[in-house]
Amino acid sequence: MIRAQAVHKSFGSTPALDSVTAEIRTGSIYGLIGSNGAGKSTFLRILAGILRPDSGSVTIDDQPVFENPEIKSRCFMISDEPYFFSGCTPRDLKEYYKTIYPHFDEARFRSLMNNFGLDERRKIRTFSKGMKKQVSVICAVSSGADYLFCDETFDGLDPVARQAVKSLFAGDVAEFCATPVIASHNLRELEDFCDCIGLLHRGGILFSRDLDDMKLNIQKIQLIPGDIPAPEILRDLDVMDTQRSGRMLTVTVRGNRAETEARLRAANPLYFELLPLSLEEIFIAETEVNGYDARKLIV
Ligand SMILES: Nc1ncnc2c1ncn2[C@@H]1O[C@H](COP(=O)(O)OP(=O)(O)OP(=O)(O)O)[C@@H](O)[C@H]1O
Repeated sequence: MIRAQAVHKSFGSTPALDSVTAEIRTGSIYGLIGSNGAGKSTFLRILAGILRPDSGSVTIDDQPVFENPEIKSRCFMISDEPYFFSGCTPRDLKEYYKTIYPHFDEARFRSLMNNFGLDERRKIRTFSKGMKKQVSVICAVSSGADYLFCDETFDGLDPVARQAVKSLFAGDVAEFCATPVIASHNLRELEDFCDCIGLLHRGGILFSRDLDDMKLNIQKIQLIPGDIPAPEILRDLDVMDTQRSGRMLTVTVRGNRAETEARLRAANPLYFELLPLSLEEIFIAETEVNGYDARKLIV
């Protein structure tokens, strides 16, 4: 379990994180969403023990992360702009990581390099941006680290490589109980494979939820009232948003599907239907309740 408690971080007079508290379950895929400058990279670097927070604490499995080599050998950070030693090849990189990660899996490294069509002996500076990202991901999943901190890892990958990397992460979660934490400004990128999503806005976590809970506990209803007027039908529902088009109301409510449906049925409207919500619509509804416009916070 990763626990961040009231984490603050500023760079000189620039605030980056303001009292961020979050819990990330071991064995889950956690998506960290936020617009440019929201503090995602700073938060990941603090979680990985690369940066020290000004105040607050970060623990992994109840141990502090910063300057703790044992915990850090269980963490791997894939930076948004990976740095490679000058003139080094993937093979050199592998030798370097073997000195840091005691469980580095050389056979896996070799087989993944082969699967991705990358030459171990070629200088990394001659690789494209996407190929460099692939090398970083291969090192991360071969390192044997339990916690993978991934900063905009899908940026620059083509759709096939993107899917291959997602499968690698999902496989490691299932097989080794690994915990990838993936920062992205693109919600749609994370929607199909994260278990939990945290929304970071201006240095603070706005909310952090299990995706299944989010999807199960918000309903979108289309409704044409009958004899009972709409305000009366909706009175006992936890309404988050209402839009009207002619007689048709589109209403977003918090609550589980069965109870919502039972209440609507009891009111005997002319027509009603419960519609699936996209994660984007859920985010918009959730953040509006908090007084924000998610359309400006997410892509
Ligand atoms: N080394 C640094 N020196 C000064 N300010 C910094 C530094 N690193 C980050 N910041 C500032 O901290 C804030 C958060 O930056 P951060 O890189 O964590 O955001 P981000 O959410 O990762 O953004 P992006 O999506 O654009 O990568 C920004 O205001 C940024 O200017």
